[in-house]
Amino acid sequence: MTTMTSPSSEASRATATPRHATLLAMRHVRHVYDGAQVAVDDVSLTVGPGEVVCLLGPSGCGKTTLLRIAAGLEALQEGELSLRGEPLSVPGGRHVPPEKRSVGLAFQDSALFPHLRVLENVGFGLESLPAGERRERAMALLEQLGMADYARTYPHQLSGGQQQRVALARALAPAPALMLLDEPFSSLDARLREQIRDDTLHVLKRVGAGTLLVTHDPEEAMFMADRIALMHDGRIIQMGTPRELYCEPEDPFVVSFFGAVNEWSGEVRDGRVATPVGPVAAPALAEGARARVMIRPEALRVTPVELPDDERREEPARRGQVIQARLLGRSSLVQLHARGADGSEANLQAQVPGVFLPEPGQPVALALDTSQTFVFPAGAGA
Ligand SMILES: Nc1ncnc2c1ncn2[C@@H]1O[C@H](COP(=O)(O)OP(=O)(O)OP(=O)(O)O)[C@@H](O)[C@H]1O
Repeated sequence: MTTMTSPSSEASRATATPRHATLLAMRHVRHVYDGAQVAVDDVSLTVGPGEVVCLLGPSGCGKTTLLRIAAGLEALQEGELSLRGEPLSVPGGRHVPPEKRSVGLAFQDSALFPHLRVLENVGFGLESLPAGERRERAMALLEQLGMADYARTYPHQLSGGQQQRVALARALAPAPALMLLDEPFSSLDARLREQIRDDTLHVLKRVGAGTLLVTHDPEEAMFMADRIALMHDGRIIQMGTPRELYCEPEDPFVVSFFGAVNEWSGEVRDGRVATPVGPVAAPALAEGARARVMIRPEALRVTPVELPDDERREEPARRGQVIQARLLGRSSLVQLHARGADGSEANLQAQVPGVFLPEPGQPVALALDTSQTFVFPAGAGA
């Protein structure tokens, strides 16, 4: 579905945005369906002018509900919601309807008007502009999204990906202050998705629209977002830049949401936790505390060694043996059996850039990139 609001000129937006460092603000928003199903629970977030914020999380965590509240498609039950400092909705009170919010919406199932050609679809929300200007603006957006050649085509003659581009152009046409995008690329195949999200990001940044984008795909969020809000069970578990979430996760859920990890639990001894690939520092945990260690597959450095040399030179704590290796494309996934100095044994996975396919049984030396190794108190997390 795509909804448009009355056009606001680029000039008026340019003068309006500097007065408010925050474009969209949601504070302590809570939403309950049917009086029982808590979909959003005490969520606060902001989107700045020109900023792309991704709502990321597993199915059912409340992303779409939050987006629909921002759009005005769902009433605000509890909390605060404002655009450029002006309340959009007051629980049980004033509610600015979607078409008056200066927001552009593009949802996964965005339907174009079947009886209108592509150019007319994109120009639909610009009826207040003179025909020439409307046409010019719609064409400019179609060009930016690589769809200018289809201006006179009807929607049913377009592929799904082409229709999504047109839907995005239509949502962007009135130059909304805020774009709300719900899984806009999810029905596309992998290569087309990459292309369209790249084009979309360029257009969003060029027009300077603040954007709240829903996705369940961590890679998409990393690519698109200036900041990511990672959600679980209606709550934001962590909000920050892609680098902060990936490199400074505050919760085990954040680590595991970005991909499979090797995990161990153990006790803190002398400020460290023993693992089959060597001790890991646990400075934030008390001596004797139970700890959960999470090691990303790319944190393991794997070097084939000759067994006799290895036995003489390598620390036994850093030894392993290849079970099998698989080429994933840009990287290789190596399944290993590791044996710790304390006699502990474990199977683990290493992800190595490029083609790295050691034979099963190959002895290897293992080193650990501690920047991709995380320690949490046992039992912590969402
Ligand atoms: N109209 C509704 N009536 C009742 N419950 C609903 C309704 N819409 C959503 N829910 C429930 O609210 C919770 C959050 O749903 P929501 O669609 O916001 O999650 P989501 O993160 O967007 O999920 P997905 O990625 O699958 O779209 C879910 O448990 C869902 O079943």
